[in-house]
Amino acid sequence: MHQPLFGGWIEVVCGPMFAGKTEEIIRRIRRLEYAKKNVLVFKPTIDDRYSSSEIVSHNKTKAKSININKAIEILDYIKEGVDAVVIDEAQFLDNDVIWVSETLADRGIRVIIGGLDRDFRGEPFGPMPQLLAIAEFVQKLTAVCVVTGQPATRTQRLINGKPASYNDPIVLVGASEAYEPRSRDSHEVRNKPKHDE
Ligand SMILES: Nc1ncnc2c1ncn2[C@@H]1O[C@H](COP(=O)(O)OP(=O)(O)O)[C@@H](O)[C@H]1O
Ligand SMILES: Cc1cn([C@H]2C[C@H](O)[C@@H](COP(=O)(O)O)O2)c(=O)[nH]c1=O
Ligand SMILES: [Zn+2]
Repeated sequence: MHQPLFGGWIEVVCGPMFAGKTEEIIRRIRRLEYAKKNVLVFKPTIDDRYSSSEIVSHNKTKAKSININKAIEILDYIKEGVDAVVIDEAQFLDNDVIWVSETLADRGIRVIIGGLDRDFRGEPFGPMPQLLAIAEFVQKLTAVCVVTGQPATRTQRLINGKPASYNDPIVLVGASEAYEPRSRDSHEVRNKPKHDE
């Protein structure tokens, strides 16, 4: 595999839905392209929301991507001369994405990861906590809360207009028909267990 002169690293862009994670990742991809770098973009197959062959932001900026079902599949695409690997919607991937990212960065590749830090319950989502821990660089973005107008750090899931229940399935691919960005004080989860005092 590619042995570059300079070290690689891991960057994570996280935050709630509508915070601009995908836009920010596409901005980084474009800059790498201007620099004539060889970039590979991946997303989990489950994310077929706007396109099955592109990462697409809520305001429809897009970049070509490769679908993967498991993180380890990324390694099949790594050939001599790959400069950067981008993974969007990393919250949906298995925990292998952690060592795969480390392996790529150790081999001199810039790894750019986008994903939700929290699920609709407000709890850490999939491999994101570990990815945040191992990353050299982290950008936590916020959206605008549709209730308070304050920075939104959480994602509200609404089912038939009502807050989803804590026990609902964690994975539900969707956009504004089921989700909206909310600040801490306006985020609601039905049946959420209370912590002991
Ligand atoms: N309440 C909101 N706050 C911020 N952006 C919003 C909001 N509702 C819709 N948007 C749109 O979402 C875009 C960000 O989309 P995207 O990059 O796909 O976000 P993410 O990947 O974090 O879900 C914004 O540029 C804006 O056009
Ligand atoms: C909060 C939450 C979200 N999802 C899904 C919904 C979307 O398909 C993606 C997030 O996409 P974005 O680029 O961040 O807008 O994740 C989910 O399955 N479960 C959740 O709890
Ligand atoms: Zn996104």
